Amino acid sequence: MASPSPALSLATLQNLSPPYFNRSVPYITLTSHTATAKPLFSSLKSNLNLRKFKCTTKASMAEIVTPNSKPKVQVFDSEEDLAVSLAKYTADLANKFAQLRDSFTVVLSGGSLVKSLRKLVEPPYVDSVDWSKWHVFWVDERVVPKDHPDSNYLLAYDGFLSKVPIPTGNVYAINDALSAEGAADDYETCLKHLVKNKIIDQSDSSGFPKFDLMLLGMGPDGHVASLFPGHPLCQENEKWVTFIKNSPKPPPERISFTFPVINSSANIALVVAGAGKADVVHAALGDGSNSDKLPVQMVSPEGELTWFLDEGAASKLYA
Ligand SMILES: O=C1O[C@H](COP(=O)(O)O)[C@@H](O)[C@H](O)[C@H]1O
Repeated sequence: MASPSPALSLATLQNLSPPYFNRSVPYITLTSHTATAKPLFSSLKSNLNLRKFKCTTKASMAEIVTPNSKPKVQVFDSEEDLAVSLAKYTADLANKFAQLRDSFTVVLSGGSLVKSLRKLVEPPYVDSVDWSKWHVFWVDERVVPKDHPDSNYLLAYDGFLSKVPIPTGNVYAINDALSAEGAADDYETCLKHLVKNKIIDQSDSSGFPKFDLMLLGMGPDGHVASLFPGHPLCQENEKWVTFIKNSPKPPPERISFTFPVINSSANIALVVAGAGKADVVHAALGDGSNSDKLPVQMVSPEGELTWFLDEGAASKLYA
């Protein structure tokens, strides 16, 4: 097939056959990563806004696959559509890993992420997922009692864990009786034990634990987990779990997975909703003109990185 010119009209684009567009899925996928597709991709970005992508049947989402297919960025019409797709994505991975390794290791964030998981505790997933295979961890936790309003565990318990039959022994909360330093060491010891017992996979290349799925949120300053912009903890490359006593966002004492652990993951979903985060999404995924890398820009897993954005969060991407 002849290479499409970068000046193609939308009507022509819709009639392209694979590999350019895969029309068997309910959204548009730019499937070719070859040099010939690059000008087409640039043209799409500059000439069409995301709404125009919705001309295909059932499209409520535009999917953009960047040339090296990393990261994959998915933009949804609404946070509701985002939550529906996130539930399917998570359930599909849970089924895949339960069959592959007889366990599914999933890492949660705190904050708004838990609300975006709400469709997972509804039919069909609440009944169809094999919750007995799930092992649940936290990418970061505030050093507060588990019943404290700032606790990421409490947030996840109220919004998710209390609604599904995951065995309590498979839910790995931090030890809230310890100091920040002690809790980080204790959590790292727990992870090492689970890697030894092959509950958690291990990366062949890095030697760090390799979680099946990390569900990451992002703060309006570009922080992920409890790794904040400009903080030396972003450079930690030996420890699995670290601690912070001067978090710029309260509460000040927290523990956090380090970037080598985050980046050894098999799958990472970066879930961001709301126009309040549009500037930082633009900085993270835009033209790369910001000189200092934001923590979110340091997320680069061995496996697959998929962004889940609602229209508000993506609103400055294609302006
Ligand atoms: O403090 C935290 O903030 C981030 C982002 O939270 P969000 O409410 O803006 O989505 C969260 O991912 C992290 O787990 C949490 O400890």
